[in-house]
Amino acid sequence: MVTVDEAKRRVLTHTRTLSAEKRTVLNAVGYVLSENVLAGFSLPSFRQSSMDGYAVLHTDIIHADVVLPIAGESKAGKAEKVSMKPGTAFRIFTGAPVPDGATAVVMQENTSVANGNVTIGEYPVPENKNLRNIGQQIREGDIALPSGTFISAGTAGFLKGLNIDEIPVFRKPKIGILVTGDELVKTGETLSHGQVYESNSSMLVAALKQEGITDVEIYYSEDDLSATVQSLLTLSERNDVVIATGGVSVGDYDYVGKALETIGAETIFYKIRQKPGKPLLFARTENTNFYALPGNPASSLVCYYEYVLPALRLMSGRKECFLPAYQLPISHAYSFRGERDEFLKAFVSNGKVTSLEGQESFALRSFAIANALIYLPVSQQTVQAGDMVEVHLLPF
Ligand SMILES: Nc1nc2c(c(=O)[nH]1)N[C@H]1C(S)=C(S)[C@@H](COP(=O)(O)OP(=O)(O)OC[C@H]3O[C@@H](n4cnc5c(N)ncnc54)[C@H](O)[C@@H]3O)O[C@H]1N2
Ligand code: MOO
Repeated sequence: MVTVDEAKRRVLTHTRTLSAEKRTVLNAVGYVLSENVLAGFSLPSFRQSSMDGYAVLHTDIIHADVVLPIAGESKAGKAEKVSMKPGTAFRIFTGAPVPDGATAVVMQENTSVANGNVTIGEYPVPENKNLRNIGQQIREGDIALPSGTFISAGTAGFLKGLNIDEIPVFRKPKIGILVTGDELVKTGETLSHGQVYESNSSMLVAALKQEGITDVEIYYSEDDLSATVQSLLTLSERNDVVIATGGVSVGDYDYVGKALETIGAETIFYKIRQKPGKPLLFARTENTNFYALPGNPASSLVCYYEYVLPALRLMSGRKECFLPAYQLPISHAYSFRGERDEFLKAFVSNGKVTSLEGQESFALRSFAIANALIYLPVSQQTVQAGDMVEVHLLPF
């Protein structure tokens, strides 16, 4: 049995980033850059106005209410280059090229127009006011985004603005899920006494989907050693990670641990001093990492979020791999006994966290509405309302 911290340390130590692949920017959202990306040109590539108004030479504005003749217009998207003489002004719009000779833009609201002249109601007008200069955002040849950048909507927009549509990213892991348990029945079939609907695989597929991992295949195995061995072997040949659910405890029909031993996987840890999710088993062969999750649904999902998700993120090149953790006040008193740290299904709202009804490891009802987990180490077995507790936010 290892501590929560030790289990997390071992996950970090035994997880490697996967190889890189090329993806179009839109298909790379949620991935991580595997190389620096350089700017092929400066942004902006020409001097632009950042306001609708009038382009002026700032040194012409020597007092309030200077009157200048309007010598022309520059609108966004016009191809020809325009220039402006001192002592004149140019009508200009947001994003339009600033005429050569102009050094500032006065916003429309600070001007008035009559008889082809504009009165500038602003004094002084500093040089470069309301101008975007060439390369102000980034210069040609500079690193636009460093290796390791997570591709978000903002990243996608920035890259597209640089005319970049294909980028190198770390690939995401291919996942094989192994479901074990003779009592499990697929949704839609009729339940006999003693049977339950199989839900862990859908829960895992949903969690993987939220992470942008869709290359997932599911095998079902009877509670039988050779069937479990065969499924694990096939899944490990075809995938980077195998996630098993169920059959990892000490019962006579719990074959996952024995099967992993049979295929020669090295156990990195088995059992964590936590509740729920104690019997998590992490093992590896040369090319595959195996996470055998406890069958109890809530235990399975807690283990997925706390240990498997971070590993999958690391494999995909992400550095911030654990759920975001914050210290928040708890809205009520809570205490527990025993030797295991606890993860409580919880809800964060208005800067406070509340643990939900139904913390048993077979019960998913609380998880179904949770947006966070409270982590209480054994050193914090009694908390009062208002005490600060560690909260891990679930992905949304
Ligand atoms: N003598 C001991 N018994 C148990 C221990 C222990 O230390 N000593 N640990 C308990 C803890 S803690 C957990 S957690 C469970 C883990 O058991 P398994 O991983 O072997 O899981 P199963 O026995 O296969 O199933 C447990 C429970 O979950 C239901 N289940 C399983 N798979 C699914 C699925 N895919 N979809 C829906 N529900 C599923 C299953 O029907 C059982 O009710 O062991 C304790 N026992
Ligand atoms: O660890 Mo088990 O998940 O406590 O029921």
